[in-house]
Amino acid sequence: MLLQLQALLSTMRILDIVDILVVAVILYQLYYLIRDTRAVSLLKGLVVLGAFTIVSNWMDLHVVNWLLEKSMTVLIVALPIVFQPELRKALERLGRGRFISRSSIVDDEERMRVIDEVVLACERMSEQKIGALIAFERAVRLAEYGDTGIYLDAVVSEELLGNIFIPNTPLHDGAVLIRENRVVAAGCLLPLTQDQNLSSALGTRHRAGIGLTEQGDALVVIVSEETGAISYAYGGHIYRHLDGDNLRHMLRNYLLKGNDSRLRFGEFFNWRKS
Ligand SMILES: Nc1ncnc2c1ncn2[C@@H]1O[C@H](COP(=O)(O)OP(=O)(O)OP(=O)(O)O)[C@@H](O)[C@H]1O
Repeated sequence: MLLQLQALLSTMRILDIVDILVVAVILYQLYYLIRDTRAVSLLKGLVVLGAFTIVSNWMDLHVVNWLLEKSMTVLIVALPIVFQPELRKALERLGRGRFISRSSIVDDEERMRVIDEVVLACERMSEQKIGALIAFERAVRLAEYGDTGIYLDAVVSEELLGNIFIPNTPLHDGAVLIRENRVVAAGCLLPLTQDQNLSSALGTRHRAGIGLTEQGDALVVIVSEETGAISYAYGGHIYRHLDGDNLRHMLRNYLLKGNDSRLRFGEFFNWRKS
């Protein structure tokens, strides 16, 4: 075995390594593309079947092996039919040259529109003292928090956000989750921060917003029901008393593809950090 490996390595050319790397990148990108879709469960099933096939082959279990091989063939043929929508989406992205970089999938133009809608909604809710909690997913996936709410998959609009947070309506409690320019879910339960040094003026809505940002790179916008104050949380810190322009500027800084994700704090020295 070791000798075979040595022989294999000695015949390897640079181009073979490049070949392997390219395949690895393609497989990783494919996984990235489908990882939050139902295709993932099927992929896992295929991997398990593949492992069983190898083991049964190795153990010379002919009938089991025959059965597994046949079911693999059927599954592989069924794949493009069952997952036609996902494949179409992937091919469209490929056609637009947006396959390689995940961040580039998110279109800045659409994101600017999303930011404007969120800002308008926050300004309106702030005026009317309607509490809101809006989490923007970035590189770290927030699927587990999305699962605690109600799935929506809707276009982001001022009207939709305003409607979601109207008190005493079914979705108003909890957070809205925005992923790649879509409202993925509402009524999501976020983890509360355990930070004891926070101002006692900050209740559970603000603590939930801060708590989420302690665990990853999400950005959370909070509107206080009590005071109407607009805040945002990032990296476990909360920055309070923003007006619409501050909020827009900050969201663009963090969320637009072309920008460095770190906030240029100098521009926001007038905000209070709690
Ligand atoms: N873990 C959580 N995840 C998501 N949302 C939560 C969570 N805990 C509380 N909330 C939201 O916060 C609301 C309660 O807000 P609370 O008044 O306690 O907080 P607050 O920070 O003082 O906010 P406000 O200034 O708006 O009153 C709940 O009705 C719910 O919508």
